[in-house]
Amino acid sequence: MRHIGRCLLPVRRSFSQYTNAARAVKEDPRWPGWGVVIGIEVHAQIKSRRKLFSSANTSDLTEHPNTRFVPYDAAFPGTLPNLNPRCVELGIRTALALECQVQPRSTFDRKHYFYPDLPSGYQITQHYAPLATDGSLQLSQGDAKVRIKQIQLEQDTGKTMFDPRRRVSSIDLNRAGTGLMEIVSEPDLRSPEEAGDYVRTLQALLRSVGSSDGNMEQGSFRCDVNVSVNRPDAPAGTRCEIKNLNSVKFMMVAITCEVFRQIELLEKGLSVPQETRGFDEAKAETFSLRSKEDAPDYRYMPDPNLPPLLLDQTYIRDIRKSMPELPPETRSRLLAQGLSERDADVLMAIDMGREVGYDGSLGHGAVAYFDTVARGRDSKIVVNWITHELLGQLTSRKETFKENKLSAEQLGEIIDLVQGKKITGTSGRSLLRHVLAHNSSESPTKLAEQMSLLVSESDSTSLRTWCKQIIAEMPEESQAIRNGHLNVVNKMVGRVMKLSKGRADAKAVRTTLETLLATK
Ligand SMILES: Nc1ncnc2c1ncn2[C@@H]1O[C@H](COP(=O)(O)OP(=O)(O)OP(=O)(O)O)[C@@H](O)[C@H]1O
Ligand SMILES: [Mg+2]
Ligand SMILES: [Mg+2]
Repeated sequence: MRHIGRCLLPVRRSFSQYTNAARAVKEDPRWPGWGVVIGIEVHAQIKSRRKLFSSANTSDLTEHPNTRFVPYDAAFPGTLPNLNPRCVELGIRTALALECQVQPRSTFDRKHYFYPDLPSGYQITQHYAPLATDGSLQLSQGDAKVRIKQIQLEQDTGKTMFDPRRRVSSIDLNRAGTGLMEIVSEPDLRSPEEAGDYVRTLQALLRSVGSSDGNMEQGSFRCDVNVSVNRPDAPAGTRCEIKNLNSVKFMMVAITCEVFRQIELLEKGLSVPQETRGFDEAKAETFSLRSKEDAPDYRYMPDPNLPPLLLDQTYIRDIRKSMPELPPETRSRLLAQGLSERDADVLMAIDMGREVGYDGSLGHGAVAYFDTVARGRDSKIVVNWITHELLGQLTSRKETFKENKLSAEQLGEIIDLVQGKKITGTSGRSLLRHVLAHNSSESPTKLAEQMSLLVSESDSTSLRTWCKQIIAEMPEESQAIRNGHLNVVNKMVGRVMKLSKGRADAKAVRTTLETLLATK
């Protein structure tokens, strides 16, 4: 990567190129006779240790205000921007994951506006020549593909907080200058549900390549939603942009409310003015923030302190080589390994919450855990142990997968013991519970020995003895079974299992009981 010289003349793609929607408008029973067109601008915070142009560390919401900034972030005169290559790399990883063309040359521009949390009076963005263009994202549900218009790098602003009691506004510069990726979709979405799917799929993708936390509630992933309505076959309507949505659910509600509002105006013979709107969650309605006429003139200009960003092909190729498996690839691989769609989705949903280190190394997500245990073992058996036994136990302990104390090696050993008939399934589950409860790093084989769970030769003789004892203790149930009421068998199996302290194998108990009762 080189970063040289002064900016050359800016080039911008024409707006009309993306107002012509590629996908046909769908008929929807909620608004018969109308079609909905949606395009989303996402601002995703880049998960880098340092800010985009300064040496200050990025911060999360736990830090005290104004503890994460250097003079540049406060726009002290004489300070200069210094592009953080890690932000560029993470931007490129995102662009490659979204099948974009990474531009060999992109530029940085100043977008001017006055707001107290923007000390320099301008935000540096890539208005004229963005980092990447012309990508696409396949939605998770259905087969729609959404075109990505562009990805640009830009700075985040600081935060303004108003204390109504003291009537004082205060500024926190911790966030000022943090790297953002603005990911702009073409207007290809056709319903609130598709918009929700787009955002969730994008979040999962960014997390999987380690470029952003994608957390909407905490503000590291912010969506501006552009909505318009039109009659089928008519050109796209005028869009309104809804800002500051902090959850996927509210975003979908906001779109639905906005669609009804626009239809109502048009059905009254009025027009929809182009506006920026907010969303009131309590009232479930959008409200005007500013009209197009009031839109600020940003007076865009190339930043004279930042030369164009020139990327050579070998650099991009090296990043491409280091890309991890992306969610759609992971899903297909899991299905090919024989997992059901449900199991694959369960593993991947937990995986979305995985920790990604600042160095890009992946934490131990559920898929990586499954992969380790499944090496050399039957995938379906392994996934059953994870989704039923392990997740079930974690849920009842009110723990998340992140807090799981059973190592992949330990689970593998438990499965081998059960599959090799060295212990029963019930004993395997007891071992799993034991490790979780005691945070034990002991090998399950040793634990099985200590807990006398290993099935011995004498256990098969004991099995008949245990069954005989229970038959003697439960004469009514035994008679019912002899009379063909097999639904009573479970109750007796339970009693035998209790008597054996879990060492007996439930299936074997059932067969033995049935044999003993049938032969009497
Ligand atoms: N008719 C339409 N209906 C719905 N969405 C549209 C329509 N036309 C364009 N859009 C969407 O509006 C968004 C425009 O975003 P873009 O960043 O290019 O411009 P902007 O919103 O004017 O600028 P800013 O970044 O300052 O908000 C895109 O996501 C695009 O898909
Ligand atoms: Mg935009
Ligand atoms: Mg916008």
